[in-house]
Amino acid sequence: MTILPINPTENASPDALIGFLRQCREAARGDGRERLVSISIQVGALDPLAVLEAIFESGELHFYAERPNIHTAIAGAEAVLVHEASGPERFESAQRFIDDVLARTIAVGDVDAPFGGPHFFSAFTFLDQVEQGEAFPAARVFVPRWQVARAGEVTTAVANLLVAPDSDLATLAERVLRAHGKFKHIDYDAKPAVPVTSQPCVFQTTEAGDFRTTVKGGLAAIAAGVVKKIVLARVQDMQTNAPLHPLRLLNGLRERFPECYSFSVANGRGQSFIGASPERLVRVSKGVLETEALAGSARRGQSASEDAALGAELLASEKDRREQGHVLESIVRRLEPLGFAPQFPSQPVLRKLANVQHLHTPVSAVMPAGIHLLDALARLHPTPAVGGSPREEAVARIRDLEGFPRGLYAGAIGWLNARGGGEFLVGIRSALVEGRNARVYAGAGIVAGSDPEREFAETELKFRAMREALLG
Ligand SMILES: C=C(O[C@H]1C=CC=C(C(=O)O)[C@@H]1O)C(=O)O
Repeated sequence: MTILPINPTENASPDALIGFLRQCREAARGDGRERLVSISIQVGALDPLAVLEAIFESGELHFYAERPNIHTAIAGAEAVLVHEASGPERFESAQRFIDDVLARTIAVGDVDAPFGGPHFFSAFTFLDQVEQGEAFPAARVFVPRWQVARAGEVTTAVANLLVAPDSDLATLAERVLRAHGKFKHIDYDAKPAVPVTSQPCVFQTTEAGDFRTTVKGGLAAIAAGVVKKIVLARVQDMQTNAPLHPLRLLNGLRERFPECYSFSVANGRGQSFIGASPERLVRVSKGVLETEALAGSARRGQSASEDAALGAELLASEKDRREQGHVLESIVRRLEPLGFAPQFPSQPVLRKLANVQHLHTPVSAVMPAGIHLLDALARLHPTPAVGGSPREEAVARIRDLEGFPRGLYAGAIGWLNARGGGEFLVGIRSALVEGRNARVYAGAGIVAGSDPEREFAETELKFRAMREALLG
């Protein structure tokens, strides 16, 4: 990436902008390849979700991820560049795309500010192949036309555009100035693309099959010695009496689950995959990778003492410790061959959410030279928190046992920046929303000794988050 020392705020006149764009066009003419021009500026405090909602277009790709409790949120929409891939090489393919784009990127402005510079918004489905008619491809990475992010008190807006050898500079400049104006005066009263009259209510829920039978199928594979652990999920199709607005649902989720990642990934065809996930897949910042082993669940208590008793029971549960141990062991085993030396505490701790509590072990490691975040992701995904152990045997059985395609449920959803940093969450506690329909997902890890009835109850607890968001 080429960083030019131009201050876009001081050079915001149409003439200065055209002069800068001419420089970019000369570079494009030099080798005949278009340039990605990325302009970053710090702006006054904005709520990225409010911005995305105000500008929401159901016909455009968008990406949103937020950690409310650490005041971090990033929104981007309208693709200027998109890459799609499938198969076992999909992560490598995504990395090649990113390297190629960065090699022909010209960035100006507050590139070093939090969330400055171009970002690559990415979503990888659970499996590396998808079925006909699924909402999302096995891998999609896009660079948005605009991006707004908040990190604490700092809000950064980024405009991205393509400059080709034959681009018309006046048209491009006008587009940049229009985008700039848009972020200076957000019209929060803009009509939502989906009219929402009142709070929609769910009037029909359907579910195929019986989850207890699915769990018994998993237990049979365990008894046969094929797998030690398998994570099995169920879906409920909910229909409401009025159109759902994915970002309004998300607003409810972020309020109720401030310690989770609230996220929305839209496919530009009116379908959005949204959720509030407690699980980080990987984060890379300043040369350090962070991941976690999250598995084993119990409900929250009605009182402090009941809650503490349930937590203590979970910490002491041999079955849940084994379930979570598979995840930790797999993370370490998969990272070590890349040269990572993972560090983690010897005992898990409790991670308490509004509806459930989990066993949790944070893992961190220094990034080895020459290793990218996506190399680590390719090794880690899917962890036994959502797949199973051994991975290949478990993953090969999930589709048949569950009876539906997972799509982005339990997939890897996140962003990467030009500095090699980025963050991915696991797409659980989630739903695929379209019009008046929401397909809601919830799963549970099955090991020897799992009880189908208890696993059913656990998925009911996990469903509750999305159900409550739908009901308001
Ligand atoms: C697969 C899911 O959760 C995983 C993450 C945490 C705890 C889990 C469990 O206790 O089974 C699951 O492994 C889900 O919520 O759909």
